[in-house]
Amino acid sequence: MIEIKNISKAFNGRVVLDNVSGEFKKGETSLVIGASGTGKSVLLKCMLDLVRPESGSTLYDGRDFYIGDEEDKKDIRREMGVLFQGGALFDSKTVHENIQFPLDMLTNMGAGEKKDRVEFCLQRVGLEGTGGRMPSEISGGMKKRVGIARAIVMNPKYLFCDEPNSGLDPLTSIKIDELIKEITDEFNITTVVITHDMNSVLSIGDKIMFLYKGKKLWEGNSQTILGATVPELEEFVFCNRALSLMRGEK
Ligand SMILES: Nc1ncnc2c1ncn2[C@@H]1O[C@H](COP(=O)(O)OP(=O)(O)OP(=O)(O)O)[C@@H](O)[C@H]1O
Repeated sequence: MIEIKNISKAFNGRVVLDNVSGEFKKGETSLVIGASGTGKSVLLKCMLDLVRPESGSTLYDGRDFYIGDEEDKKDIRREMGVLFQGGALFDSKTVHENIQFPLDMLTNMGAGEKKDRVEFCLQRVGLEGTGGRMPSEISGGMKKRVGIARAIVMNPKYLFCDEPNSGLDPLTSIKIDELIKEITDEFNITTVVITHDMNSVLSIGDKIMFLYKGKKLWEGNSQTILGATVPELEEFVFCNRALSLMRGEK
């Protein structure tokens, strides 16, 4: 489980996260949603300690990520997988090398063991046989799958996905959502997804946290969100649903 407690962050005196708390449970796909500029990415960066909040804490199964020695923090980092927005693949490396990269950096595994692990992950994301290709030779959806394979190659306890559907068509988005959910269930991972994709919100949110101007205004799940009576959330849902319909999505 990941717990965030009273996280506040300001840039140049402007508050972008205001006392945000919540829990993300093991085996669940939790979503952080909200309009552009509302603090979702900053919250994710605080959880990864890429940005340090002015106050508050992030606990990984009870372990405070901001205090404690470097070795403890490294242990927690090794248990994290991150799917970055846009995939963030190395263009000069093959698909196989991209997925293997964390194993090269963070483990003492032998070549054969690494190869097996990469093959397993490739197969798990439905990309068997593509390890020799370059990122420029695969589609956007395949790049996301490679990003997911790389995020799970270390067998993480915690998986973070920043806008996993950005740049994808609706059908591919649904498939990527399904893959993230399946992997979360199968490997019992604590998964946090940053999104404003309404299809994701309505289909994969075991738990949903709605941020508005840096504050958490609502929390619930895919079943309860349409009945929520928070005006800011209703507006967010309405606008994003309307956008989906205009784009011809279901
Ligand atoms: N390093 C920074 N310095 C100053 N301001 C920042 C910095 N990082 C983020 N911000 C500001 O914090 C606010 C929240 O940004 P954030 O990227 O978290 O929004 P978001 O909800 O993820 O939006 P989007 O959906 O567009 O990615 C924005 O106003 C942004 O300009």
